[in-house]
Amino acid sequence: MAVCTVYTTQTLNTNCPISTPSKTHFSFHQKQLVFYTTSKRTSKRGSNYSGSPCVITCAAGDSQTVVIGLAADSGCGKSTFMRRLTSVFGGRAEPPKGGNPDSNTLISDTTTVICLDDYHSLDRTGRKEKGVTALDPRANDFDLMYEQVKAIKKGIAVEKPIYNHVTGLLDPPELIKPPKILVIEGLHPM
Ligand SMILES: Nc1ncnc2c1ncn2[C@@H]1O[C@H](COP(=O)(O)OP(=O)(O)OP(=O)(O)O)[C@@H](O)[C@H]1O
Ligand SMILES: O=C(CO)[C@H](O)[C@H](O)COP(=O)(O)O
Repeated sequence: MAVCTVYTTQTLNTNCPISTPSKTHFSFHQKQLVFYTTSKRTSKRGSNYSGSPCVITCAAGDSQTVVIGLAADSGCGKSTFMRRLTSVFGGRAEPPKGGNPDSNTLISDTTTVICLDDYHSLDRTGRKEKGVTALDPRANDFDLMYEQVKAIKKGIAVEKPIYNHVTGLLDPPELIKPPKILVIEGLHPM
C-alpha cells in the first residue's frame, strides 16, 4: 500500500520557507501524485521568495491507484476533511449513483473515499451481544479490508460490504472500481 504522508515544507526542504499558500494544485506527473503551491513566500527575514514551488509527491506505479490512509477516532472530522480534500483533487464528491442511499462511499472525478466502518464484521446488535466496541479487532474483518484494498491497488474492482450507520445492520455490498486515488478513512486504516 502506498501511503501518502503530508510533510511540512520544512521537513521536505529546509531551503523552502513556510508559507500560507494562496492556491494549492494537484496533478499527476509521470508516476507521481503531486501537490504544489504557487503562492509568493515570505522568508524568515521578511523578504519575498519566488523560487521553485514546494512539491509534495507520492509515487505509484503505472496506472496504479495511490492509497491514502486517514486514521482518527469517531467524530474527529474525517469525513469533513475528506470532502475538502477531494474537492482539491477535482470534482464534487458524491455517494455512488443509484446505489444504497446509506452508502458511506464518496466518489469524485479522481478520488474514491471508502469508510472502513464498512468492514465491521459485527453489526450493532452483534457488538452489543459480544460486549465489544467498533474499535475492537473482533468487530472488524481486517483480512477482507486488506485483500480488497490490495485488489483495488492492482486495478481490480471489488464488492465492498456496507455498514449502515442508520440501521446498524450490514447491508449488501457495493461495487468499488479502482480510482486514481483511493482514500481509506476510519479507525484502523494503517
Ligand atoms: N475542523 C472542525 N472544527 C469543528 N467542527 C468540525 C470540524 N470538522 C468537523 N467538524 C464537525 O464535527 C462533526 C463530526 O465530523 P465528521 O462527520 O466529519 O467526523 P468523522 O470523523 O467522519 O465522524 P465518524 O467517525 O462518526 O464518521 C460534524 O458535526 C462536523 O461538522
Ligand atoms: O463511526 C463509527 C466509527 O468510525 C461508529 O462509531 C461505528 O461504526 C459504530 O457504529 P454505530 O454508531 O452505528 O453503532
